[in-house]
Amino acid sequence: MKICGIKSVEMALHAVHAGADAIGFVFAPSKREITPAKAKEIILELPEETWKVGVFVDESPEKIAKIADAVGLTHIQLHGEEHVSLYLEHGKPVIKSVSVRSEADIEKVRDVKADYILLDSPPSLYKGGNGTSFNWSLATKLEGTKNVLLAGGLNVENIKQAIQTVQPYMVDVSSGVETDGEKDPKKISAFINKAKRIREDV
Ligand SMILES: O=C(O)c1ccccc1NCC(=O)[C@H](O)[C@H](O)COP(=O)(O)O
Repeated sequence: MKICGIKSVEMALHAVHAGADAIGFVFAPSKREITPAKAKEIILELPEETWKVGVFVDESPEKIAKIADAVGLTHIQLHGEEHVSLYLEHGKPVIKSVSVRSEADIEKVRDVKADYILLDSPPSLYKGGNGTSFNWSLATKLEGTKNVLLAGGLNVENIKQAIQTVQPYMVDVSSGVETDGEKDPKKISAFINKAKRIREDV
């Protein structure tokens, strides 16, 4: 489970204690944007094994490498129109988002040379984190692909159907664990508990 758009130590620790495997920090225009200094403060408190994912939109490889090293990111998430090959040299695993509108978008996934693929809904107000779902049945074509993360409008109500349909390596949520635009600890716990139970059954 990846909980994205975390902005405080308290919420990051809450998510990790609830069972999150990954915490996402948004370094892009968004209501969830965080400064490198604040992200570093949070990352210093997180367990070694937790993925510390930096989310970037069309940022230069040099700037990403600088921020990643300065704050202690373990994974780089590219959420714009970037060419992944330019970002692989830094040595940190790369997660590339793919906006899913049609079967053609799913066909493209096998050609993306990233360590992980994050299937997400098309951009709206922000490049990601808009709380809208896509047609998960399009992603069933990827069955057996081991490195797929599923995002986009997930919440405690729909997570069962999402996991059963796509069977992703990991799920990623932001809006669905918020109340009035802020992360909600009760929703984080409920989401993680439910997703874990479903995964055990799949
Ligand atoms: O979350 C943001 O505000 C954001 C802004 C710009 C680029 C990416 C962003 N988020 C990326 C994520 O990994 C989100 O968790 C993912 O898009 C799902 O978000 P949601 O639909 O709100 O659950």
